[in-house]
Amino acid sequence: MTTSTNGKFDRKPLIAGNWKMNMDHVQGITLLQKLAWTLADAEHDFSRVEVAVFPPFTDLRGVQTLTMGDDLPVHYGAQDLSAQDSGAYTGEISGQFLSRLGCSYVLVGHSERRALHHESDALLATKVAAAFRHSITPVLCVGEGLEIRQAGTHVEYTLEQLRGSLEGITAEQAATLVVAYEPVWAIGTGEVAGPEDAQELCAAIRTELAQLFGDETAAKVRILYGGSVKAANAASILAQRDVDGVLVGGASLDAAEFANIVRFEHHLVTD
Ligand SMILES: O=C(CO)COP(=O)(O)O
Repeated sequence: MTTSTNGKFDRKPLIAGNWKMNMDHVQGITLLQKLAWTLADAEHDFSRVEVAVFPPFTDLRGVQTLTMGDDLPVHYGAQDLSAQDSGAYTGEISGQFLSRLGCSYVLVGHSERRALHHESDALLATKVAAAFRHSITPVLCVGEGLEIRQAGTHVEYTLEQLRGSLEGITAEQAATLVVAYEPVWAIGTGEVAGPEDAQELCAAIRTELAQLFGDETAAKVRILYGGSVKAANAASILAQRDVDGVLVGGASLDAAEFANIVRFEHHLVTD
């Protein structure tokens, strides 16, 4: 069996773990330590496949201390940020604070934020801008729910989210962006989009980015797939040409399982 990338990647794969509202700051440190040990034991080459975790806000200081103290080659980010930089916004977290905590990334517009906190594309565009203001790479999440998928309008729906959430950003900024395609019906359900579904949407996203920002820029953007990714299905999804990584929820809470996803190349089937 031949994979569509032949094990070759145009962009550095990014394997990202979204811990959601799991792991307090003590548990978070233990998980990250275990992950780092497991990957070190396996002699994982971080320059080939990048690893990032997205712990809750309250874990970030501990994660920073651990990664700096032990010189861990793992990147980390927050699960959300405020569109504002400072001021009377009780409960909000500024990109400036995240930057000071060493966050390389921030999730923007995760479907759970869109659904539970009614985050609109217009609001998300201001959050994307806030991330760039503080030199943090936004991981913009897009994806359709089950009804849209069943109606067959998932491509148009997802691209509309993409356009709306990227309103106002420059091509230079876009070149550093990460986009995560996460179909809502596949999140936490055990349903996983087939590799061809993931490829269809990731390719459509890249084509749209090319229209918005030019081919050269679009070729640089990393596009991840998310939704019930596990070690058993990661390799076939990552073998798709336009899939440059995965955003993992549940399976990222288990260090051994997540490490196996990071080491997906060892499960790639090549001829
Ligand atoms: O929402 C997700 C990652 O952001 C996916 O979650 P699961 O991997 O648990 O389906």
